[in-house]
Amino acid sequence: MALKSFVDIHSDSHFPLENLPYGVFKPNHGGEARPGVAIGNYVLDLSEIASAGLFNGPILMNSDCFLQPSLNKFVGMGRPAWKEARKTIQKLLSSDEPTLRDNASLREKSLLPMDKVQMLLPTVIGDYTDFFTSMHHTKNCGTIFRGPVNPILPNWFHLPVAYHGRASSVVISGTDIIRPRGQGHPIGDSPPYFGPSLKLDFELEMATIVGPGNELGKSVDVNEAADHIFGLLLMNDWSARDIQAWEYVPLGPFLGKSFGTTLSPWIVTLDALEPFACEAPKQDPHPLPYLDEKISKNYDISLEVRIKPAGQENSTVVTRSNLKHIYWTLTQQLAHHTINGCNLRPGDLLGTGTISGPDPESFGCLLELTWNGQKPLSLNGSPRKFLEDGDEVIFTGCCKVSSPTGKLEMLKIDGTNHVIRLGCSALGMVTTSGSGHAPERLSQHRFEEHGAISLSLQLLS
Ligand SMILES: O=C(O)/C=C/C(=O)CC(=O)CC(=O)O
Ligand SMILES: [Ca+2]
Ligand SMILES: [Mg+2]
Repeated sequence: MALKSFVDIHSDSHFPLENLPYGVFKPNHGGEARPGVAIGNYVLDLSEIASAGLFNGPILMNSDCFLQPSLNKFVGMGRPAWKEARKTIQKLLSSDEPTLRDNASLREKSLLPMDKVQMLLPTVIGDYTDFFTSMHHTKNCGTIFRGPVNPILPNWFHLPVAYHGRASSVVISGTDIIRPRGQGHPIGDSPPYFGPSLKLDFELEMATIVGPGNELGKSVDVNEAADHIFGLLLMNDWSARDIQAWEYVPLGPFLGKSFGTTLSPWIVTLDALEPFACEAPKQDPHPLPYLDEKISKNYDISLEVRIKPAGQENSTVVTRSNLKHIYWTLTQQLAHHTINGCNLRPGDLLGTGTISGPDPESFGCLLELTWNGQKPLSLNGSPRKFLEDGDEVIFTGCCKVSSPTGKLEMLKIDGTNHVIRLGCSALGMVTTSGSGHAPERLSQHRFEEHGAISLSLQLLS
């Protein structure tokens, strides 16, 4: 039986009582940023619940972790605190518990309709790292950027490859993104292009929010790494492929990635995702002992990306993938990150890397889906290579299974039918800026090819 709440939750809701993802919000009517939990179409204000003394378990009773403008303090407290909070919140929201159900004034203060709040970044992100853990994405990028001979470099099967990202430009879904300018890869003998990126892309990713960190100099054991993972959210690592292809040798991604990374607002906890855990892919060669985990787990999370071009009413699905396709697990990523003694801190962000599946319909970015623009996609009849002005990019994640008939069904676990969706993320809209001026030093041939417009990218909620 699904758990039942006194809050009216539509059967299709992203946020049943089994999910309870955490975020940070500001009420539209005013007030400071505070932590909340999503339930149906409502946000439960945890600062109000804490102020009412309803977190009465031994760990949270006297804690001010929910009276903070971010979740850093709470996520840093670790799994016993997370479990206690989940138990308290699940009980408070259940249909047979009168404490909140029958307290009209507290209900009014603490249960706010989602459309009456503004979501903010859930944690202060000290550091952001992006991994490269889908073998399919790695192979496709290798082929496109470096050619078909040995597209996957030998180190990839021995360690989770990553680069250090830029935390300052990580933004919440709905934030404007400006199309980056930079140097693009030259064509033939011509000088490098300079101007607004002509190959703007999304990258379908999920990301870990780090819970308790580790001390500088002390690494995290891979078998204990799950206790350092608070939860997951959706992430769009916006990427400018023309800038990336020119600048990345030999130090890796830089300005082609650092102009913006979008996060979904709700962190779904590993506790909520546990029913959807699945076996991780077999690793060959066998990993070194520090990456060799007793239980090697992925999560079966269906992911979808849609693009809604400007002026069109409907969005078009451009890919369907699944988190289970990643080769290196979340726990291996975290353990590897700390093996040299590097300290992670509560609230840090670890992107999985682009989540491409094996089939062309499951590739996680336009670079792969259009094979670097050579095979345009059809968006409701119009051909599309990369992101254009007015495009809206929408990510969704959902835990569910496909039946043999191809119909999507909710996963049945222990007789329970429930579905956990991760909420939408990364709604992007590209608009033409008013100026229409060609930036100086723009390489003429490339510029003419694409029309003399200055471009900008915006995200809409
Ligand atoms: O193959 C390359 O040179 C780089 C590929 C990427 O785009 C790096 C990245 O962001 C990792 C990822 O998303 O998987
Ligand atoms: Ca990436
Ligand atoms: Mg990016």
